[in-house]
Amino acid sequence: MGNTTMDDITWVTDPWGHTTRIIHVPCGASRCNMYDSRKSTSRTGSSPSSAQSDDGHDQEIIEYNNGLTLINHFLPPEAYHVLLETIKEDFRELEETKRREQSTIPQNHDTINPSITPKNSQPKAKPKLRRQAIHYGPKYDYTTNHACPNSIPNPTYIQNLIERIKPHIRGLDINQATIQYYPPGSGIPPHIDTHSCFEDEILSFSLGAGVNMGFQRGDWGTREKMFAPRRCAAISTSTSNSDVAQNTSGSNGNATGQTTHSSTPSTSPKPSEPSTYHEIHLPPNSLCIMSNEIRYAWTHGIRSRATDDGIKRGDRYSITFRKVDFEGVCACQYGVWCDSQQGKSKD
Ligand SMILES: O=C(O)CCC(=O)C(=O)O
Ligand SMILES: [Fe+2]
Repeated sequence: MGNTTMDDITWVTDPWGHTTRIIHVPCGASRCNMYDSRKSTSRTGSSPSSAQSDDGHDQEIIEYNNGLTLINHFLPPEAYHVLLETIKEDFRELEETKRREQSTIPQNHDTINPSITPKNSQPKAKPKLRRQAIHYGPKYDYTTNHACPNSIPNPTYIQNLIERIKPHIRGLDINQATIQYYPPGSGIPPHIDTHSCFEDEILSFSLGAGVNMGFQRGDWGTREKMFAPRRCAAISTSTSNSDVAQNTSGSNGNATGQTTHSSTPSTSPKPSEPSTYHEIHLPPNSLCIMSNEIRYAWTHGIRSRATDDGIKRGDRYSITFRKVDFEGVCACQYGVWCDSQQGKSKD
């Protein structure tokens, strides 16, 4: 069992120190695990070769001391563009289904007859665009804080991507994929994906526009928010495989199938302690793998804002991959944020 008091936690020194290497992925080799490590650099990083040839493509792998790995140029460009179009099509279909469902709901006469709109009424503020999610594989149930079955399995194109990911994970048997659409300006509140029901690494593949993801070491405030009674129950009722996710910065809610949230940033550090908040840019066609300290003891989230480093945000899509374990019990070294070790995993 791990540490259940903050003072007992041993944090890695220099969490954002990293090594960078380039590996060459031969054409068609991703699925048969034939990787050829071509170059290795240390700490300072290096630019990946942009040369593309019939022989395959280069990935840039950045490994941070805290357990975060970022793989840039993950897919060959052609495969990446096909995947992006497939996902856009999934969301177009989702919109179409919603539109059809809406059109069968009887309209309130008042809302469609402008002649009876009260005089002097203010024009309604444009609704904020919200993050949307499509779920494949087991879902997270916010009433039990645990995973529940979902009859919609991973489609083939997701399964193919999982095959390409396998060489980068330590045998994690991914059985859940959550595809999310982030309209420009939207985000996801900081959270630690619940320990007990998701095994080991949590992965996120980015498509469309890049975005900055913020990371912050967990603290006591994070823990309090994580284990506040039934904070997510109100958004747990959907049984379909799609949801509009909660998107209020600092809210505890999230419909992507996980999690435990805190406000942004999670809590103020004591006056003598500098904030550990740190942002990493996730470019399109990058795979972000969270393991060890960053997975179990740091929050991750995306702030709702229009720009990152002065660059306007665009439409972003992500696919979160996880291994759901219905009977999971976590024995990590970060007991402060661990639902199993805090006796919070099941009611
Ligand atoms: O969109 C992302 O890259 C991350 C999403 C996430 O953190 C989650 O689904 O738990
Ligand atoms: Fe997450």
